[in-house]
Amino acid sequence: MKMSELLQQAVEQKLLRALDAQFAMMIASDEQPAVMLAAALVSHDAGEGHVCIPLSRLAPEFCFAGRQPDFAAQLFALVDLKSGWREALLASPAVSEYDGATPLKLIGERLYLNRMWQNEQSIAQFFVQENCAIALNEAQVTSVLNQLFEPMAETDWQKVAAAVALTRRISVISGGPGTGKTTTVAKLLAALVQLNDAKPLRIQLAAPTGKAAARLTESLGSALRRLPLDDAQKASLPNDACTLHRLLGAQPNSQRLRYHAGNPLHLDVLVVDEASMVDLPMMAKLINALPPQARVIFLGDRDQLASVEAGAVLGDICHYVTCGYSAERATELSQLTGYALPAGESNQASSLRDGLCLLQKSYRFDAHSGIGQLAYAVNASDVKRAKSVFSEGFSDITKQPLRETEDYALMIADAVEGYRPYLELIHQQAEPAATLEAFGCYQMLCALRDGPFGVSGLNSRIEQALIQKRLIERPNQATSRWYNGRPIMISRNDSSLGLFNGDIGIALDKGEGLRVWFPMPDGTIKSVQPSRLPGHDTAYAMTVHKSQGSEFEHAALVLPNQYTAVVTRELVYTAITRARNKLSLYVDDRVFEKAIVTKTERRSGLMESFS
Ligand SMILES: Nc1ncnc2c1ncn2[C@@H]1O[C@H](COP(=O)(O)OP(=O)(O)OP(=O)(O)O)[C@@H](O)[C@H]1O
Repeated sequence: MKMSELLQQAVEQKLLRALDAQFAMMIASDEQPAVMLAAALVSHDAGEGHVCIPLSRLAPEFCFAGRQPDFAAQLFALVDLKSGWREALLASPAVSEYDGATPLKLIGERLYLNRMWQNEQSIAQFFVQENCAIALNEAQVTSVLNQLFEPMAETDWQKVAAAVALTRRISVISGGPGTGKTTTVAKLLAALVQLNDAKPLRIQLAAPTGKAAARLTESLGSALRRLPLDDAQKASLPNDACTLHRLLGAQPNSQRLRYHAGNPLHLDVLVVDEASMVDLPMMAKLINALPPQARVIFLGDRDQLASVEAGAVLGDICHYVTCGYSAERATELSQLTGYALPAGESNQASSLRDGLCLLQKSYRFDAHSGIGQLAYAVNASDVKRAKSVFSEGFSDITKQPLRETEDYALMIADAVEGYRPYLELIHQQAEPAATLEAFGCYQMLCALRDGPFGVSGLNSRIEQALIQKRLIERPNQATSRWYNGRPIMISRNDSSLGLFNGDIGIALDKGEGLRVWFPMPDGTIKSVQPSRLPGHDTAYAMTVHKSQGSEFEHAALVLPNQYTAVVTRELVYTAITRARNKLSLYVDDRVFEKAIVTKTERRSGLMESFS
């Protein structure tokens, strides 16, 4: 059998996407089975979030994550490698090393799709070569920082982070929930405004999703209001954040962006929140659209799940955050903040390291918070500690088993109670704003899309239970999924409507028939006819991936009762940290424990490019 026929079979068995096989057949003929197979696998891996594939993983045991080993062996049996992968690949006109505009790039021992390599290169260059120091009057900076930050006995890392960002063109502040990222950026912006009194700065705020942008608008707004600034200074601070798509000028029905290298953004300072959600292609587009002198401050939590699309840019950058500052930088920051900062021993990637800061003290979760303790234990992959957190009687976390059918029924009954206050508001015909706020109080999160433990199964079971309890009405027509109160989540961007992947809306009849109401990042609410909506799903249950950038008073996490590879430490940590005041876990202990010792792997060459 030929390679092209086997790849078609792989598509039929859902081991590859049709796109992967088509790409491979475009790149190589059946006379070059090695190149064809490598092209299919690098494309497949890009779809799984990996930026490249190391040549060492071009082997049957790594193929299709170990599913179908016999089929993988059959594929590799067709590949006759006389002198190894490198030679076989470079013999093809479709593959080149550093120079050459070929569809595939072989860089060292890593094989890339060309556009992934280009993106990775521009990101590495941006963070390393363009990350220049910004010279400011040291006495002025010290005085402004001292005015904004109270003196502390131990090192105030928020003050250090502000000093880092004031004196570098590009900075990254990473920290878990409640560690003061927003508070720090508010003070940093206040400092920038005070230090640039002569010329008003053009400051913009952005986040990857509408929900995250709305949260940034609210939290930064309230942090800024608490700061001692005069009216003129306040006027130069931004009032709201937008999505990255909107910032870059995404156009309806087009891949083209209004802002790019030829038409850069009009701004002096950009703050990007929830940077862990920014994937490699989006980061490359953002960098491309920045004017040469603009400052950029990225905020995020390096321990959260990586972006849905390829790459783990924040994670790769923050790999260097624990290496410490270069000696020169440590001295500079010590002088600016008044705290003794020892230099790190590493010589690697110092221009990148000198723009990073990690905030570790949480002001939201204290020692009495089970959520905080559990998040800490999971992040440290500490199974023993995680187990003991459940036995210490914290009132904000519960864990229930998911073994029997009754366990599942109890979990659905809990979800009904979780959504009851919101559905009661619908019966009372409350305003859309209040209804949307009430919906944000409880959220069921899961790891999978399909099956009884995934979005589709949970949504339909919860809807059935809500109909039984008469909390919602069955849709009028058998073909319709719409009813008063149906919560939905957008799954495809539509810039003409201003709706983006992850936005949540609620169907309400306010006298004009059912319309779906959405909160906008600027605090307004807009409604859209259901028939005009882009792709969407019911939102009683959503994946943890989609919940990134959102927080809920009460979050409930459901893991499948059998372990699958997507259930990782980062997924569990992200889910736990979505909960503000209460967390319910519905998990099988073995699955939970395996998850927290399994780290998400994202293959890329970014970390190496920094060094
Ligand atoms: N240095 C501090 N001293 C006392 N309270 C603080 C300090 N820094 C932050 N806080 C408080 O802790 C809470 C969380 O702070 P903030 O919103 O800045 O954190 P964050 O890291 O941005 O959180 P999130 O991850 O939710 O976006 C806020 O109520 C804030 O007022």
